[in-house]
Amino acid sequence: MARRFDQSPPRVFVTRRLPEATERRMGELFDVTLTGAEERLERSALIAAVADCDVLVPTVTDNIDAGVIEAAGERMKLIANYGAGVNHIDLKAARARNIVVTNTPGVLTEDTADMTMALIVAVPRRLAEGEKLVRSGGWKGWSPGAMLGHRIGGKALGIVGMGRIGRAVAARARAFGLSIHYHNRNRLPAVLEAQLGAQWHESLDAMLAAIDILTIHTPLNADSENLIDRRRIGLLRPHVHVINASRGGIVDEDALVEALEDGRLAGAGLDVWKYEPEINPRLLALPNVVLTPHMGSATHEGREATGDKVIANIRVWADGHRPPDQVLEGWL
Ligand SMILES: NC(=O)C1=CN([C@@H]2O[C@H](COP(=O)(O)OP(=O)(O)OC[C@H]3O[C@@H](n4cnc5c(N)ncnc54)[C@H](O)[C@@H]3O)[C@@H](O)[C@H]2O)C=CC1
Ligand SMILES: O=CC(=O)O
Repeated sequence: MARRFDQSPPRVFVTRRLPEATERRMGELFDVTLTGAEERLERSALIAAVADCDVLVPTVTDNIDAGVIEAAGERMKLIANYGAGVNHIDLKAARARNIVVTNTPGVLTEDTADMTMALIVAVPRRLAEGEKLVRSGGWKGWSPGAMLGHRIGGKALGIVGMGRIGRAVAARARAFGLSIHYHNRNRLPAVLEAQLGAQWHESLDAMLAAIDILTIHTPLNADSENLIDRRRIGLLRPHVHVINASRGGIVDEDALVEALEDGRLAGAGLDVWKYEPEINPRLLALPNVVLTPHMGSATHEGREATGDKVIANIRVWADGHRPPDQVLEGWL
């Protein structure tokens, strides 16, 4: 394939501050505009940017909808997302304009699985409540009946979405003594199921009715939007804890809050939100939830590795080849 940029490097627009090493390397390789922004760009700034660059590097909080894609200039042919999830990008609109989309899978799998496992332990063991009690000065000392939570060893974990992160969570949860149940669009090969000790449930509903802890790891797509809806929340037993470190839109947040308030669910650990960074105030009032600010993949190491992936995708594409992490509609 012919190199796309023989005479001059591609013009790359980056919407947010990225790790120093990533920005430095981008400066060496590309004709790059670094906004250094710590907050989401205004839509008008995004539209101005796509009119005059070859490559857009958004993050998972930028809304790259059909309108933004329509505003793209003729030269813009790659959206190299800094992050794994691409639900904020209109893939159909991108394809219609022959714009390639890439993401950064794999490099944030272990970090996100660690954070998920932390929530799986923190919620039933009331970690946040205990921490608050100590800080408030209200702790009166150890007592046999104080701060009792629920053991996680021996319980059944249900994983919805058994891809990279789901499998990394399964491996961790197994070491904590949980039995692993999963529902995924496709069943895993038998050898992988055996390695993870994971039991497949073709029926999501049947799995929901049989587990003690639910954790969600599908991407947000047309099939998974509101997948854990009011009816399915109703299938969960009252002692169940719900963990979501994938995307807020997969769970009916109102129905979840109501179930938590009414005691129809035991607790929740949430890293992602339907209207980030806005948080439903009713959730803030609940003691039985652990709330984190979309920090599943937030490690120094992971952020740099994500930057390396973005750069690799841009370079391979600029060389005229198919980038390694090209996102194909319908795959996610
Ligand atoms: N909280 C955080 O900071 C982070 C969140 N994420 C989220 O985690 C998601 C998953 O990431 P990976 O595991 O790397 O993706 P992946 O593509 O490796 O795995 C996703 C799995 O979900 C399955 N799936 C898709 N739609 C489904 C549906 N409707 N029903 C059942 N299964 C379905 C797929 O078949 C696949 O096995 C990302 O798309 C992103 O939204 C990713 C990184 C960090
Ligand atoms: O939520 C983070 C991502 O990379 O996706």
